[in-house]
Amino acid sequence: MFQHSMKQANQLMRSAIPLMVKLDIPPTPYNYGIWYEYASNNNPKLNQVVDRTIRRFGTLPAFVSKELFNEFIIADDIKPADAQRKSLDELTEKLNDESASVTKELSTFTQSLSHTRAALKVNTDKEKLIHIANLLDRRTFKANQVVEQFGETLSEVQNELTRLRRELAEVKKSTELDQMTLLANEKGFERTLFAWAPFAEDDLTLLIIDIDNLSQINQDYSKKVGSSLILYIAKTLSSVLPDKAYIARLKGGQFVVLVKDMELGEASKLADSIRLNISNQKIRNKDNNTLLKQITVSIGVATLLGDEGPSELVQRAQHYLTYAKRSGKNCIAHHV
Ligand SMILES: Nc1nc2c(ncn2[C@@H]2O[C@H](COP(=O)(O)OP(=O)(O)OP(=O)(O)O)[C@@H](O)[C@H]2O)c(=O)[nH]1
Repeated sequence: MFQHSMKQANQLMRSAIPLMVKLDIPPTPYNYGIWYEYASNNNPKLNQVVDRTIRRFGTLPAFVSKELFNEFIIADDIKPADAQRKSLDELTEKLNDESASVTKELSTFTQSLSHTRAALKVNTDKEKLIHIANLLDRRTFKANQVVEQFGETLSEVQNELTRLRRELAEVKKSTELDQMTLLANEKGFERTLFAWAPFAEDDLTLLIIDIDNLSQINQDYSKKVGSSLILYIAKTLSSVLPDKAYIARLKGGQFVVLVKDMELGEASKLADSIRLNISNQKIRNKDNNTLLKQITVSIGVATLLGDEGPSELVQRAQHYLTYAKRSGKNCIAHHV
């Protein structure tokens, strides 16, 4: 949204304002934002909702325009961050001031038009007519100036929003990052899972991979060694998994892997190859170069079933992981 040059922004404002006047839409910043977007025809979904609402109510009620603004104009990612919320408030205030002056000027212009119409009915004197025409010309010029100024403000706002969006993407990236392994964290995983699941059929695979006996490893060698091991497994996973796989660390020595377009047969082969790869490695303690005892992982494997939701998929994979642990560890488990 809001990706136009200043000239386009002006043109869009000129298309949006008559629509608003025709439908008696109050000149609030929310409405200017929505109608600008509506006139740009960039977002068919927004236009559909607006059309449907107008068919039903004959106008766009304030509560609907606020909802639409939140939904379509600022989008989810802008809502939570405090610093960005402040910038957005400032932008809204700026739009508010400008929209008040546009409204004032347009209402003066409308009044002039009706006065002119009345005067034209009674005056036939040439001098008077010239005077009326000049007056009208001046008013039109003034109204044009304000609309143009408002278009420029919208153009500034669009740049500011683009900057905010970029900043938020950065904030989001850092809040979805596991600082230790630099893989995604649980939050990133959840967002990805909820984004991928609606488009998946029975071929979205989830692996939950858990280092066996990490608390014992911590005790036997030190927590520092345990943490280096977590890092080492993270690197191993990144190198052995296909490019399309999404990896995250949930907590401690537990990782999740999401893979699109992978059915259970292939997923269980992948899980077993990971398990085997790790159990076959000779891992050394960097501090004294001695070999650690065999390091193994257990893996729960699940692929999305029928109309199952993302949370159920995670629960099932956790369930298979528990089953693998109870079956003696260093193994994988999945449904048959
Ligand atoms: N070194 C290290 N240990 C961690 C970290 N985060 C969590 N842990 C420890 O990892 C251990 C995980 O223990 P459990 O979940 O009981 O599992 P486990 O000992 O691996 O046993 P199983 O999962 O049954 O094989 C706990 O002792 C945590 O304190 C970390 O960042 N570094």
